[in-house]
Amino acid sequence: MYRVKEIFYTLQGEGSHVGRPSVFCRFTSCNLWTGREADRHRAICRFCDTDFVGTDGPGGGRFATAEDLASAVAKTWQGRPHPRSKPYVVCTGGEPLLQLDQAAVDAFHSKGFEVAIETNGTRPAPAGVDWICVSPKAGTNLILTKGDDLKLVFPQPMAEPKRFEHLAFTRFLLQPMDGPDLAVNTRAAIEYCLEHPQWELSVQTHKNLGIR
Ligand SMILES: C[S@@+](CC[C@H](N)C(=O)[O-])C[C@H]1O[C@@H](n2cnc3c(N)ncnc32)[C@H](O)[C@@H]1O
Ligand SMILES: Nc1nc2[nH]cc(C(=O)O)c2c(=O)[nH]1
Ligand code: SF4
Ligand SMILES: [Mg+2]
Repeated sequence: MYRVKEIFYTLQGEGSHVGRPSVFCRFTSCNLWTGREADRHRAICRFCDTDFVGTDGPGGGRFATAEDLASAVAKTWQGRPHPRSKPYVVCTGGEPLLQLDQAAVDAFHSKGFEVAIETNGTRPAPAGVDWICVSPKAGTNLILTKGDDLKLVFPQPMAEPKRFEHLAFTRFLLQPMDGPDLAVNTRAAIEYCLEHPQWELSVQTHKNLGIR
């Protein structure tokens, strides 16, 4: 059984695939926060910008099998077939690696999808995921230490960029922490990238574009 908050079609807003048409499959639940506002102050991850509680969002629900889940994702894709671009699903949450398993990855592949994940990196990934974006959180034990994008929300005291820059990722991105201090955080992230060019800026473009 897979529990999913919402499934929707939009453009990838962040990271190296920014602008890419994508189905987002947002799994319910996270191991670093209950998702309840009342618990935010005592959560391990306190800056989350996402509602991942329940299965009541657009396209959300409980899917009994991997085939059912992949069918719902395939039905949500709206792109026309083209020989040079595959349909693309971004598994996120909540924490997708609490639920995404080999059967789900295989089912997405069998529907012709490339499979990406956005993860906090505290759980192992099933084999065959095509694109791994890890976003480490202060105070957690990072076990996914290789992948494609290492996308660090910045600033996080106790999770400074230096701690991650030796890991086996293709790109190292700083994403300004959204919230009341977004403007200051953006300025600080720009300054950091300018001084440490291993790091590049990731802007959450969907928030400015007014898309999901
Ligand atoms: C909601 S999380 C879900 C996936 C996974 N749990 C994770 O943390 O990577 C999706 C992305 O949004 C980022 N994010 C969450 N809250 C944010 C905030 N306030 N400002 C900037 N990025 C944020 C996360 O770091 C992650 O890269
Ligand atoms: N457009 C858009 N791009 C995204 N990239 C990562 C997201 C996420 O919440 O994981 C996200 C999201 O919620 N919307
Ligand atoms: S780990 Fe990801 S989903 Fe969980 S609370 Fe943090 S940002 Fe939100
Ligand atoms: Mg988001």
